[in-house]
Amino acid sequence: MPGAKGATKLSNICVYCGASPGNRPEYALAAQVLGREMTKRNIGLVYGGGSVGLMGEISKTVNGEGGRVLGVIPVELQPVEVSGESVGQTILVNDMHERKAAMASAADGFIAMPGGFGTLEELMEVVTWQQLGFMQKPIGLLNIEGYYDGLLSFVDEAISAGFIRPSNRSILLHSSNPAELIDMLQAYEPAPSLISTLRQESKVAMEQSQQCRSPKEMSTCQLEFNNHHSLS
Ligand SMILES: CC(C)=CCNc1ncnc2c1ncn2[C@@H]1O[C@H](COP(=O)(O)O)[C@@H](O)[C@H]1O
Repeated sequence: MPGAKGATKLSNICVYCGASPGNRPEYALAAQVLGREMTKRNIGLVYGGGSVGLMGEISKTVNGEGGRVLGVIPVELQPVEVSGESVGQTILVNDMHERKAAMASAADGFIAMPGGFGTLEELMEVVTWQQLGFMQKPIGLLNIEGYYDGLLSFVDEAISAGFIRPSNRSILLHSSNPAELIDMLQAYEPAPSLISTLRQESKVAMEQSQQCRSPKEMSTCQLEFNNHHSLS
């Protein structure tokens, strides 16, 4: 939806991408085009730190164009032999959980470029948060050379099979064109969260539910469960 009126202000985009370059030159080229487009629009980059693979391509491009770069890297991955030199600002964290939380909170939107398990894991985490309503930030796939066609077909299959709600398909925006994808992120209007939808559907007030909500209630529930378990 190029030129669409922006509903979301994007100061920083978190880009998830491969720690490998992939075996087609189009992937690295797309990382450079995306990095230039973000900088042109004064959108900073949040990424996983280091300079390996596509992560290196995009961070060096944004840095070279004079844009803002924030890398978030766990101490264990920081050594240059593991992840290469970082450019821009780097935050060191203790583990992958802290890293993902810091990346997500520093960004106003997310783009997944081609990548492997690491990229998929990071992507699916924010998709899940969005679906449940813990987060309302746009998420897009930069579908270079049809890299994500298989994932998009899988989502359709999961919808047909009744595991993903049709209204949640729109959580995953997608385009092969970086400028168009950023436009889509800016125009994004969040779908109703699953939590609020479920509450409406069931018409059961949360106050009346038997679920544990606070850590204190949680430990009481845990105790009850353990007692019950040891008695039976
Ligand atoms: C131990 C090892 C192979 C290190 C390579 N160097 C790395 N340096 C920094 N982040 C990384 C590295 N490897 C994977 N990641 C993380 O996993 C994601 C990419 O994994 P993948 O290539 O899609 O699956 C990145 O977004 C990053 O968060």
